[in-house]
Amino acid sequence: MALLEVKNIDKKFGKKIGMSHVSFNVEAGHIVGLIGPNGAGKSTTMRAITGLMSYSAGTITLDGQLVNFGNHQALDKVGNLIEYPSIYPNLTALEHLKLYAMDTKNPADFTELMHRTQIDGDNFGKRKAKHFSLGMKQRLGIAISLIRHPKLVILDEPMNGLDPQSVHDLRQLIRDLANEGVAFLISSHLLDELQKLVDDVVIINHGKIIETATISEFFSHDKTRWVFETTDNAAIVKLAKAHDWSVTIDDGHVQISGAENLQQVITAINAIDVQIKTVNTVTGNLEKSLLDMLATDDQGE
Ligand SMILES: Nc1ncnc2c1ncn2[C@@H]1O[C@H](COP(=O)(O)OP(=O)(O)OP(=O)(O)O)[C@@H](O)[C@H]1O
Repeated sequence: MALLEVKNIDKKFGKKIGMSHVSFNVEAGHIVGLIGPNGAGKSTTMRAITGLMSYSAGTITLDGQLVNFGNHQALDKVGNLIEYPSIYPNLTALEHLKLYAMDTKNPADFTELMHRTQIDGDNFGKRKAKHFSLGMKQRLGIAISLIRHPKLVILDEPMNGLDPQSVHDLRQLIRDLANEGVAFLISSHLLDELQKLVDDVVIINHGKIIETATISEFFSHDKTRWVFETTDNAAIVKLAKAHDWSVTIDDGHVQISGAENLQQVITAINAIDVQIKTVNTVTGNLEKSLLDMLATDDQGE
């Protein structure tokens, strides 16, 4: 049994579909990226999992316990940072932790938590939250999400507002916690960052899951592509089709995949007497793979 099991969830906002038959699992200790374009249903999915929103069909279980709008018992095991946590302008970082720990019998050690999330420096101390930068608030939010020793942490855009060093530190913290067995469900528009972090991906589009895979499975679909600039792109497209290779033209560049290797493509191009101006090999890029996948899904709509 997976730590989190989301099965066939439906959610409508009036006639609008928020989630349609959404199913996926999160295993203990795994870092899962929930990825999709604006309005795809990421926040809706995260809200349903944290019991913040009702759903009309399906089941969500965490550690075997049912989670829904009226049943929050399982949520003792979930920490979350969905959009912005409630941060009180006149409280310090430590006062926030004390406040959020009030209804927990066994909260995390404040000193250790503040150290791990780097909210124990001079910038924090006696300073009130109204003087915090966005990045400082984000780090405090993450500390708050960890206060109950969660088994699952749900982070919606956790890298927002963080500088590169802080993004690096956050990545390290998430990895360390995952190694200790904590699972993460993370959405982010920073796909390069997500690619460096996640074990698994769940891709959502128009409220439907279009792919669930480990990151290496995901990239096994992502065939190596060769991007050419040539003197006659139309001729290259014809050539690629004749060889049954995949071909697209984007911004004056022809992109080919499905051939055995680059040499095979170059030999074929030379044979039709078209000049190659530039060639680049592209592989293993989450953003590009995602865009291709969404384009295919949207065509099928
Ligand atoms: N409370 C609501 N009332 C009506 N429609 C809603 C509500 N919440 C979300 N929606 C709609 O449900 C769909 C999914 O929205 P959601 O916020 O989950 O997307 P998202 O993937 O998180 O997008 P973003 O990346 O922009 O945050 C959108 O079409 C959105 O307009």
